[in-house]
Amino acid sequence: MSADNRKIKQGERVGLPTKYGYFEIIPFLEKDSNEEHIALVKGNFTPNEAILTRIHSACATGDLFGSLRCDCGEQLEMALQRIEAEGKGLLVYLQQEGRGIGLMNKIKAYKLQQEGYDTVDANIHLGFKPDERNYTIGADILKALGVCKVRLMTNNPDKISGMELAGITVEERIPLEIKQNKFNVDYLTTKQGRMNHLLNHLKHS
Ligand SMILES: Nc1nc2c(ncn2[C@@H]2O[C@H](COP(=O)(O)OP(=O)(O)OP(=O)(O)O)[C@@H](O)[C@H]2O)c(=O)[nH]1
Ligand SMILES: [Zn+2]
Repeated sequence: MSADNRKIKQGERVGLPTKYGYFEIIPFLEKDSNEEHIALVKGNFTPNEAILTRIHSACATGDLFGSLRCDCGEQLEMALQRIEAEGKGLLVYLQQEGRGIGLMNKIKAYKLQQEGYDTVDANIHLGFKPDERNYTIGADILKALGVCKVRLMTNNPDKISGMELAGITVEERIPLEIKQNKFNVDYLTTKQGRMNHLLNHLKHS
């Protein structure tokens, strides 16, 4: 099935040299929301191959500005470096800022965190679930690229089950743990303790 028959419209595919290596970029338009998601592809995929994949949720603070409050920016870099090292893989950049609550609300949540709420309770206080994401669009993008089986770079068990629920086989989980720092240790501790993230190297302060 072509991508245009689903909830997404696939854009052109062009080469994108980056500081991490050579990729191809393909934009995808989510028709209902008008959100533009991005796929970065390296190499040629053969049918039924388990592709090294990162499904990355947008984080303007971490990805663009190098914020140390979260692990997003470094995870993004690490994922691209790993794909480059293996010579083949896929990164899908989903516009799911703030775990799906948007930047305005994420920054409100940050303000609440300064008042003592953790990342889960801040979301709940604002009237949201701890995590508002779903992975249907991510899975649709994979299917449009002919990928139905992945080796997924993530520490989040909900992301694995979300992708499987959406019809993608997760053959292997590849940890994507960054070094903790004094600004993100509470955030990572909450992800581990309240969201079941698999953070095996985390040392509690
Ligand atoms: N609502 C909210 N979102 C946040 C906060 N900090 C980071 N985010 C968002 O969280 C998303 C990333 O989710 P994480 O839970 O850090 O990690 P993950 O993608 O589920 O798991 P990994 O695959 O292991 O990276 C991005 O969209 C960030 O913008 C926060 O304090 N509150
Ligand atoms: Zn982040």
